[in-house]
Amino acid sequence: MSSYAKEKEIAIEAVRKAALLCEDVRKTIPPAMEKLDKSPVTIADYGSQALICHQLKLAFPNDPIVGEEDCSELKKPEMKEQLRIITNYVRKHYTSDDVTEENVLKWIDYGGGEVSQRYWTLDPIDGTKGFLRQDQYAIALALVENGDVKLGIMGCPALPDTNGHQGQLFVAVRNEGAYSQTFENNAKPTRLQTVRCDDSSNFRFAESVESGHCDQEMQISVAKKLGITTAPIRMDSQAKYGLVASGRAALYLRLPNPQKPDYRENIWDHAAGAIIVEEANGKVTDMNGKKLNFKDNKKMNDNRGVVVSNGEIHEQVLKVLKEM
Ligand SMILES: Nc1ncnc2c1ncn2[C@@H]1O[C@H](COP(=O)(O)O)[C@@H](OP(=O)(O)O)[C@H]1O
Ligand SMILES: [Mg+2]
Ligand SMILES: [Mg+2]
Ligand SMILES: [Mg+2]
Repeated sequence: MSSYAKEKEIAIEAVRKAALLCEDVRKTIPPAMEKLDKSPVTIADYGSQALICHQLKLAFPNDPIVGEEDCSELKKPEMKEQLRIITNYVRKHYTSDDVTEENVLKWIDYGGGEVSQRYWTLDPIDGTKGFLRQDQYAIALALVENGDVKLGIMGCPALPDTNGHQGQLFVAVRNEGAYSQTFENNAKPTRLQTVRCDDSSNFRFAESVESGHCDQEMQISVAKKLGITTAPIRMDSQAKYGLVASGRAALYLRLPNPQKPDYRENIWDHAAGAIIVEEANGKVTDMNGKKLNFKDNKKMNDNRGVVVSNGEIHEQVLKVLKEM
């Protein structure tokens, strides 16, 4: 019996429902709205956050949820129509009889919790830019206790598995391994294991599609020094952690963009992915070898960049980075 059996069951169900909503919205190629920081958000980001937060609050009323989105923009009168559309999508994918515009706003704002001794962190759509391009995105949910991620769920509805079946749901519980399954009810989970260095066809590296989110030039030179000469797998969202966990890449590099020296990574962009890779025998640190900090703040203020590997090559990657 898993130590987080109830948490896992509720979280999987919540992410599964949110994935259906996101895929439904994606069919229509939704318009993007702009947040105050100019980054995009869609009706699916809001719908996914509302659905997941409400289900978590029903089951764990005392757990704070640290989510990416909030309702400040949505509450503006000019957003009335968007709110109506979001509410309709939530109603369609959620058999709760109190789906009203007012409640949807309230549920989204359940995600306004603070980092605490025990909390959930949620990225309702990670890779919104990928989602808008009809590329990869992830619904990422993690439970953190005392700064340690205990449970990670990552839904990647557009990601094909190694058998070519579209849609992968990744699940990891601390000390109990990482698994992937399809989105079907009662789907059979497959245990994940990172790639071995002698598996040359999968000894590749992954990075963001968005050049503004990282330092692609530097990443390619680091990979070269490690003997990886094939082109990077460019993919949006935490799905890249899924690639490393399932042995389809040996390395995911996210080095800071030199044009944005003040940018700090968000906990919801990494918590779920990190436990999934670690439980598949991989390793995750920042570019200086520091543990990712999930215990103090929404922003990982004392971390710079992220290095995700199969485990075996991790020290070597850090050494190359130090030398450069
Ligand atoms: N300058 C920057 N450096 C690193 N990450 C950034 C960034 N600007 C935005 N991001 C983050 O990059 C995430 C997407 O990751 P990726 O580049 O791997 O697809 C975004 O998540 P959201 O899409 O949830 O907003 C956002 O939080
Ligand atoms: Mg965003
Ligand atoms: Mg994100
Ligand atoms: Mg997001």
